[in-house]
Amino acid sequence: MLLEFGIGLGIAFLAFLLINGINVLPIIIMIGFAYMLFNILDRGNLMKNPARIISNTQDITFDKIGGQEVAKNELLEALDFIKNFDEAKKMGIRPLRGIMLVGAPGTGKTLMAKAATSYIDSIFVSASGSEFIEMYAGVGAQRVRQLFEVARNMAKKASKKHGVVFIDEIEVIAGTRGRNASHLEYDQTLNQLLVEMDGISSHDDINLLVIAATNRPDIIDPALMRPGRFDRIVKVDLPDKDGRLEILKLHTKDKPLDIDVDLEQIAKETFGFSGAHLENLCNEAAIFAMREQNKKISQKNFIEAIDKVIMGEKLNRKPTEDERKRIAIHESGHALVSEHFNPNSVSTITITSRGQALGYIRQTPEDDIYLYTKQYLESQIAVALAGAVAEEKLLGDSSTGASNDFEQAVDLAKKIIFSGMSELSVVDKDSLPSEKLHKVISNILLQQKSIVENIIEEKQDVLKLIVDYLMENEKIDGNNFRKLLLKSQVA
Ligand SMILES: Nc1ncnc2c1ncn2[C@@H]1O[C@H](COP(=O)(O)OP(=O)(O)OP(=O)(O)O)[C@@H](O)[C@H]1O
Ligand SMILES: [Zn+2]
Repeated sequence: MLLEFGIGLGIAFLAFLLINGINVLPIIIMIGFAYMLFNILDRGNLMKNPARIISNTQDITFDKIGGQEVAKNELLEALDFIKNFDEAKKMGIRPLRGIMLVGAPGTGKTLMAKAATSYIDSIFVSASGSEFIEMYAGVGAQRVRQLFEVARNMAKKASKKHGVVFIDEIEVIAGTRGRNASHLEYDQTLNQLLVEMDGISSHDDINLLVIAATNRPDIIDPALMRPGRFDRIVKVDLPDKDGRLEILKLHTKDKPLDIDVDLEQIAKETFGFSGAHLENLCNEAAIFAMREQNKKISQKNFIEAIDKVIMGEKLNRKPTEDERKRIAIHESGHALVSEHFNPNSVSTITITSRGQALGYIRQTPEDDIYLYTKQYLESQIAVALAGAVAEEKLLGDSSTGASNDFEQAVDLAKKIIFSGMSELSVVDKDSLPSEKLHKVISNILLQQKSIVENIIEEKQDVLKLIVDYLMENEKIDGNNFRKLLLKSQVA
């Protein structure tokens, strides 16, 4: 409208100049140039529609989501409310417009939004928060408007009563902190989102539901959480052991598994994995099996795949023989001390370099641990320090390979201090002077170091045995490791 008016006015102005005998060519060229520039810079962005329309969400149902019982139930409860919206309306209850899914990356938030879509028999459009951010003012807001328009039109076309608008990474447009100079743009985008949400019930024929996902609930603008906006918050956690087992079962359902495959054991060894990690793990295990030209995936393939998912791809650069020896000593040190404090805790030692780590040991957690005792934390400090201590003992010095361990030990010491379990008793994190803090950290570390030195001194012989085995075989599993320990005790 405004554009037509402007063009009309421009033409009239040019005609006026022409009538008065003024050369209009340079002006026309300039206008043409400006128009082209505008086109290149802005129009493209303005017209780009952020909505990704996905039609095959019917395939994704809640039984395709492993674990997450609590989140699923909460979500279902909210969705039932939407399904029975007509009854709710009669009671004068306002419609549920927004659900916020909160949880770590890869925990299945997108999956849940899609399952919700099929549950309420709806269409699904999605966009990510970062797609709304542009340099030009108003573009983000424009895109929000488009997204809702697309959803409404699609639902109408498909003759559906409901439409789901999924916005991933909502914190990008709805975060309160971390906004930079162009925060005005973010605010306009957020405002538009609020306007659209507030206006949902005025389009009575189609009932839109906004599902947003974030892993940073701490920075979400409280305005979004007001009643009538995102008034349901569903937490999606990392899966626990049973959840991991369910997810593994789902992702191996169509894969040929060897009889030795023990998914329960794999679930146990994948503490901290998200659903996305587990999906990746099953895929990698199948790739390992194929490389070996096996028809079925074996337990060994899964164990290899765990290491790969944890550590990333194998490093290209091969360490020298001396480096390998040092790594073997370092990792054996960790393993010996881990086994000393927590028998059966070592599940693999390897000196094959992957990703960032040169070698590593993997400890099997007894169960998922949520509360730590002081004793446990101290033993973990000892395990962290043991790599460097073993190097010092057998090679006379330690290397830069231990710097991560050191950081980890310091973090653990801080955990002890700030949970009131150190010599300082209960402390206030903010008022503790840093010299004091460092003094106590170093006391804790030195104490553990001397304990570790004694253990390594005492177990030198078996340490060397393990190092030799690793130099020969590159890795050793927990059971063979323990056999070596026993053998040396008998001898
Ligand atoms: N609970 C689960 N059950 C089965 N598969 C899962 C589960 N969680 C994640 N996955 C797998 O991980 C993939 C990625 O999950 P999804 O995209 O839903 O995670 P997200 O939480 O949305 O992640 P992000 O925050 O990174 O966007 C899924 O396609 C699926 O294969
Ligand atoms: Zn180490």
